[in-house]
Amino acid sequence: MTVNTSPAREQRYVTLPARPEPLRLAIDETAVVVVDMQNAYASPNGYLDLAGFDISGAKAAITAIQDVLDVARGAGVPVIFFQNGWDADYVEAGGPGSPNWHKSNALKTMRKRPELQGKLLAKGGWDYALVDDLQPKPGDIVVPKTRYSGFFNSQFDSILRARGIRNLVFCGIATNVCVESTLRDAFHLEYFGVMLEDATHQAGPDYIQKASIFNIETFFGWVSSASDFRRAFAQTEAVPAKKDSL
Ligand SMILES: NC(=O)N/C=C\C(=O)O
Repeated sequence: MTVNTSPAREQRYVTLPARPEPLRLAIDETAVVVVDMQNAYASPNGYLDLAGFDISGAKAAITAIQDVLDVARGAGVPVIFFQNGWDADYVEAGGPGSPNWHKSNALKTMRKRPELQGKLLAKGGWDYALVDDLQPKPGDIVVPKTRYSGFFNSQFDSILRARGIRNLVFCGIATNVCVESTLRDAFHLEYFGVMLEDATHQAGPDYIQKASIFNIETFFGWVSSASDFRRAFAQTEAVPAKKDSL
């Protein structure tokens, strides 16, 4: 038996312009992570909108992410979607013994407006669904999650380790909550995290987007853009894996 620890092919690299410095990435050790591009976060009448957050930047983020995913799929870079939410009875959300019950603005909004009970972030509902413009394609991976960080109580880390992924390119909503939480956990688990700033949108005022960008480029990872991702990855060709040789 050959243990497949690394693909039997020459490593392909790109240099991604980024702050605070460009990143040289092994393409076969890189994945694109699309955080929570659900109606809840990106559509009018979804949870964030109903809870009073400004989602006007979501459309531009969707367009940028579409472009990133086209390039990623063309280059053979795995695409991983997170989908945030809970079972229809909200058992996974935790009860009053969980900080999530107290801090989740979705749960708080439903407590304030009982007519919304059962609608926000409930599996199987419209709010939980990924937006129509960013539907997974064959080969993409969808990872459900129940807390802000995609690493927590999910299959994410196992999926990455089984594929030898070391570099994570983040886009999605919200920059300052689930994107930043997951990128921070990635740092602590020895993954290299880079966020494409124009393919994200924040939950809160503009300054919070800037604060996240500062945090990421100063402490936890790197910041780049969708157009730089396109320029860096568009020239690469997907190479079929060769048969292992002994
Ligand atoms: N996807 C996110 O960043 N979510 C932010 C807030 C929430 O889920 O309540």
